[in-house]
Amino acid sequence: MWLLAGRGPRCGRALVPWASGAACLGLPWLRCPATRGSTAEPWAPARLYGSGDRKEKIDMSRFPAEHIRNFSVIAHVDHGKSTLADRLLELTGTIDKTKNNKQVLDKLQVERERGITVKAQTASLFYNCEGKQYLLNLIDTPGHVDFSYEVSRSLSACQGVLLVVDANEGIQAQTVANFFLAFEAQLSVIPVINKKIDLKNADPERVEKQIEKAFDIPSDECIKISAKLGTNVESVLQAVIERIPPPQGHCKNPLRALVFDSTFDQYRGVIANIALFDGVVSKGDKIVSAHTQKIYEVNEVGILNPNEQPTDKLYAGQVGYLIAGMKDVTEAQIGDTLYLHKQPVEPLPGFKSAKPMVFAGMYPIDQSEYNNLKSAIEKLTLNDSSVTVYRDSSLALGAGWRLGFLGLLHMEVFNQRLEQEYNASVILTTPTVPYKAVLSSAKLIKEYREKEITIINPAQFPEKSKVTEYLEPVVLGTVITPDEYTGKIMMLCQARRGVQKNMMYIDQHRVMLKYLFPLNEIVVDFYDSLKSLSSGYASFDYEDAGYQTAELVKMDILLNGNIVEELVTVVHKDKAHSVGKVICERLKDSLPRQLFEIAIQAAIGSKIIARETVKAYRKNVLAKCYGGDITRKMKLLKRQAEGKKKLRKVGNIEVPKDAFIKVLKTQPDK
Ligand SMILES: Nc1nc2c(ncn2[C@@H]2O[C@H](COP(=O)(O)OP(=O)(O)OP(=O)(O)O)[C@@H](O)[C@H]2O)c(=O)[nH]1
Repeated sequence: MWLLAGRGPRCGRALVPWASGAACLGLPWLRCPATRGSTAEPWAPARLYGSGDRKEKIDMSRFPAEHIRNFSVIAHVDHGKSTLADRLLELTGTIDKTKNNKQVLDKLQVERERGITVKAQTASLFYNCEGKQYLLNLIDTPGHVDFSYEVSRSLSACQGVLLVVDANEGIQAQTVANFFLAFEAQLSVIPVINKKIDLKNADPERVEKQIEKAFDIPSDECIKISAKLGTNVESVLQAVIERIPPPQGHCKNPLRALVFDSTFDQYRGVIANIALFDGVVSKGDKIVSAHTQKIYEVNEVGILNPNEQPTDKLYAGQVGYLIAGMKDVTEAQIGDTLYLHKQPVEPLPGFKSAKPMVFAGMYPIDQSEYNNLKSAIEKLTLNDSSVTVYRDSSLALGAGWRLGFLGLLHMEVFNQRLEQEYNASVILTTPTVPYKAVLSSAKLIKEYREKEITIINPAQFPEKSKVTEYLEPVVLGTVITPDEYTGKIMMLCQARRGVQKNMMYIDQHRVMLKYLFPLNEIVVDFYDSLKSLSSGYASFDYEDAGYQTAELVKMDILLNGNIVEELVTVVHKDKAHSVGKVICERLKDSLPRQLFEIAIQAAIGSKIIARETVKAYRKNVLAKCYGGDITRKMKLLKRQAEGKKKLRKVGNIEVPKDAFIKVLKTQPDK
């Protein structure tokens, strides 16, 4: 059914954790037992690093394409990709083996705090097998559907993947989605069944059968490991060498380097992650960006080991980084092709741009922060190219942007990264999916210069009298669940206006359901509902499936008669009442009581459809502060003032800024 590289020579089954010479220098390679005691020349560190000095650059010419393997680790969320990457880094001596190596490649603060990978990370590993020195470029990828753009981009720099499947949970929705990404890219797939040994409920044989049934991969191709304990992880390295083909491409051809990721460093400018499809690139070369046609001089090239390690050159088939004095974030396009000046080449196909699933308005808390926030958003979108940005403005919130994300988690992570990495605090409005309207009003058609418009800002939702029809985006959702939850899940899908398209057993006890859903119904909290209904056992993934006609209405939320612009939302007509009621209830719980009574109302046009009231209350922060300790009083007042920064005024009502997101997180499943 798919391409698997022919099997090459076998490496020894067990590896020596460290070749002694390498160990004492902390060198990133080791040799396999096949070379032990053999007549093959031992791999002295000096051969890798020139004179043997750790500080000297690695001579990358020692790795011709046939000694390179480029692969990604892909899996469903939490199936152990990053843990397997840790073990591979340890086994190849790239990092020292310590108890503290936990998800080493998850470098971002947000990844550490949330315990999930959100950003693909590359690491070059050196591995010695049967007397041959290999360069293995590993890319650890995220598992959550909101970050699948990272996976598809990473695959463009690879010839194979390790498809990790949890031996306890078996194939899940993102396992299927990620497998097909790799399959469509014609990559070799090595199935790795993880958590085999140490988990009581693990059933690797069942998972092997699932893999065979769902992906047509024979069971004997599966490698069973425990990434946590390191059991059998060596065979993964052997399989990488044996089953993944080396990259194509020739050093003699003119340079063709694909920019598959990039970051911004305030001192060095853009750091581009590149995969060399052809040619050689060296420090000092004059290169051209196919996208901008600008010419740059290469200041630095190197590999990620896993931190940046400069080299003199990079050669065809290798993956590394390049710094070339690109100071402006708009100069570095992900998917761009870099080539040598005076040696133009046909640019590589690049990447399909990401299709945003939800849009939200983003505004600085204080308009004086506009330029800082602009620069922060530009730099962060360089590192996260799946975010789309349009300028926007609002009467209540001032100048800002409308940002498109791949899902709500993606939006939250982006917001968190802005705060953590750029110290930027923002107001985010209610996320909305991109609706469409077919206009009937000649005036509007003239204004928009087209008949069918896409609405990414609910405030601009045209009235019913001015449109022929509204359209909502739909997705094809895949749910995988143990069969005992099927009934409950089908009811949930129905409540979310889902239309069943398919149902099949992937083994005796697990069912795969396919539903066509309005995107709006699943984007906010469907996954949470699914998890709680199935005690955490069901998984969900979705893909774009176009648009369908829908009866939509715009719903306003008012506080004491003032419309809260952040909360204007578009809902299906049949759901307006129940959604409005939930938003009012949630807002009531989120709003701090104030000196006066607050009326919270949901309205469609002039018709109020739900209402809640927050009673008046006076919070005296000094109430418990008896006596005359002025410093204590000052501290309390300062803390109160700090807290106010997190509030946004609507009329004279103070609303905590996170309330705008929180209120949306529950939809009625009735
Ligand atoms: N018992 C056991 N736990 C494991 C094993 N491998 C990974 N884990 C645990 O599973 C959890 C998830 O592991 P990660 O490596 O972060 O999973 P991931 O696939 O990278 O997660 P995302 O990147 O967020 O999708 C962590 O708590 C790991 O300690 C294993 O072999 N056995």
